[in-house]
Amino acid sequence: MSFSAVLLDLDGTLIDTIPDLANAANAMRLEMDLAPLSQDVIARYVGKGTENLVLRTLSNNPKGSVPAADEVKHGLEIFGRHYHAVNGDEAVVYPGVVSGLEAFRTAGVKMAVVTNKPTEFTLPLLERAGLAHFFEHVVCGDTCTRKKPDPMPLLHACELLQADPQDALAIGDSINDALAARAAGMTVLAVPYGYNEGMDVRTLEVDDIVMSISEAAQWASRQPINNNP
Ligand SMILES: O=C(O)COP(=O)(O)O
Ligand SMILES: [Mg+2]
Repeated sequence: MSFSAVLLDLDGTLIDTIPDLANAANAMRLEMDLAPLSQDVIARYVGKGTENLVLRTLSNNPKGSVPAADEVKHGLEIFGRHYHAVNGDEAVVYPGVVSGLEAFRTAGVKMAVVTNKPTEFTLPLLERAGLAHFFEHVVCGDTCTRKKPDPMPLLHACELLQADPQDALAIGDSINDALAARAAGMTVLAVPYGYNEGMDVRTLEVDDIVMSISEAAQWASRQPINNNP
């Protein structure tokens, strides 16, 4: 295979985390005297990390007011308590993920997760979902000083895997993955089944759209060696 490393996004790419995220976000809203929101609305707020999810969730209020910093901090504490309690309960590994990761492993490709989700939620979720053993490294939203769409977490993962970014393939579901990968000089694939902050994945500047991680492994095996697109 022409790639030496594959960097996979988590939420919306490996695992459907929306039911648990929505339950925790709505439990936070209830404690803060706000009405619950639908999973579809909450899915649009996922992608730029937990602080942003809380900020966006609290900004959806009858007055349309932007929550103050101390309100967001309070919301984060409440959200964190609830998300720890439900993280993984209703999470579902997407079809094609396990077979795709097995195909990459068989091809000898090193793998890392690069997610904007904080470490405290990411590691237990990967263990609970039975995916942790596939990855040599896990780079989370609080691992580097900047998150995706900044290239820093992807470049950090390459350093950890001792891979040249030009030989790395990033796979994600959102604009954050696409922009980060492009800025890092990587090949990037998008999956259409995740959460792209409410936008159509076809608007993303990526090398291709694949229907699953299994299809991504097939796509990668077709790329000519040392001549990545
Ligand atoms: O935590 C988020 O906002 C999204 O996480 P992701 O980078 O795994 O999609
Ligand atoms: Mg994602």
